Amino acid sequence: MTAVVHTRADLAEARAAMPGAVAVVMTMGALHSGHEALLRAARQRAAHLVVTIFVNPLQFGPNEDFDRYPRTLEADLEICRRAGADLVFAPDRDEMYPRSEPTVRVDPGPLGEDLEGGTRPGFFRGVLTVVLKLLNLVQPRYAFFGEKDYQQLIMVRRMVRDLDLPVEIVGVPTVREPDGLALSSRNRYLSPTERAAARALSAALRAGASAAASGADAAGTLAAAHKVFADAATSQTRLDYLALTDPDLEPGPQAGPARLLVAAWIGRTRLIDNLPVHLAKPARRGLV
Ligand SMILES: Nc1ncnc2c1ncn2[C@@H]1O[C@H](COP(=O)(O)OP(=O)(O)OP(=O)(O)O)[C@@H](O)[C@H]1O
Ligand SMILES: CC(C)(CO)[C@@H](O)C(=O)[O-]
Ligand code: BAL
Repeated sequence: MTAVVHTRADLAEARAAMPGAVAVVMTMGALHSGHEALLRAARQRAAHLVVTIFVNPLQFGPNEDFDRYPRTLEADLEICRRAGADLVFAPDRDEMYPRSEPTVRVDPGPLGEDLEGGTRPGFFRGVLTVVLKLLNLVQPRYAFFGEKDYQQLIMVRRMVRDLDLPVEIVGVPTVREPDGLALSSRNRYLSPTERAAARALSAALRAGASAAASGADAAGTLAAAHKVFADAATSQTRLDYLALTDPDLEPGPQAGPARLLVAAWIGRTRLIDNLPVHLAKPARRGLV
């Protein structure tokens, strides 16, 4: 049975009744099969599964989509039940931020200002602050995050490492539509023509990955991705960034698979995606 609570007091009471290891999946709701994959992976790892649903105002900029972000609690609860969640914590804004907004927030460091943080100032400060609060409230042994939001996964791992938090962060591969589009709650903003145009993101990533697999260096890999993105572009498409980094998003060259990351606007909707790429020679971010 899936219990649903909205207050931290009820969460604490339900959490205290969980004797075994707890896994948490944090979400902003509008759940889809990508979230469900996280729920199922978490369900397998731990005795108890807690899901949080909260559209966190702290991570939205003033001109972003906080007000229109989809809120579909009843359908979300059905997915949580189907995936075997023990508990859903769905607080409102005042429950999470009873003293208005917190004045003390987590500083994400320099990477918090790059890539996603470059376009969305304050985004990672807001994400890490709410993630830390939710970790403290739920006290899980494991927390599951999707690779779709790759930089977020890396930033959360760094916070856990740098602040010595007693939790293991588990990454889950991206779930995609048959044509390659990464599932995302924001996909539901797309009109049919925008939905078709959105294929450009994953197509560009695949082109980059296959160029690398055929021996292209970092510059050739990026060029292949840019070309496919440009070929697929419509008047509704605008590239924000295509970047090649090492797996930990460090700027210097490093061995091992690199990550190709993309962000683009499709009409008013901003989407992101990424893939690992196997370069014969190590990646160097400066080549973007
Ligand atoms: N397609 C996906 N595959 C795997 N994990 C995903 C996918 N989409 C989202 N997630 C993960 O689910 C968790 C909650 O994400 P969130 O609620 O923001 O959904 P979202 O689809 O990423 O929403 P948005 O469209 O706002 O970016 C995050 O860890 C995120 O990485
Ligand atoms: C981690 C998170 C739930 C924090 O609000 C959010 O950024 C998300 O859904 O990925
Ligand atoms: N999916 C990560 C949260 C956000 O984009 O606001």
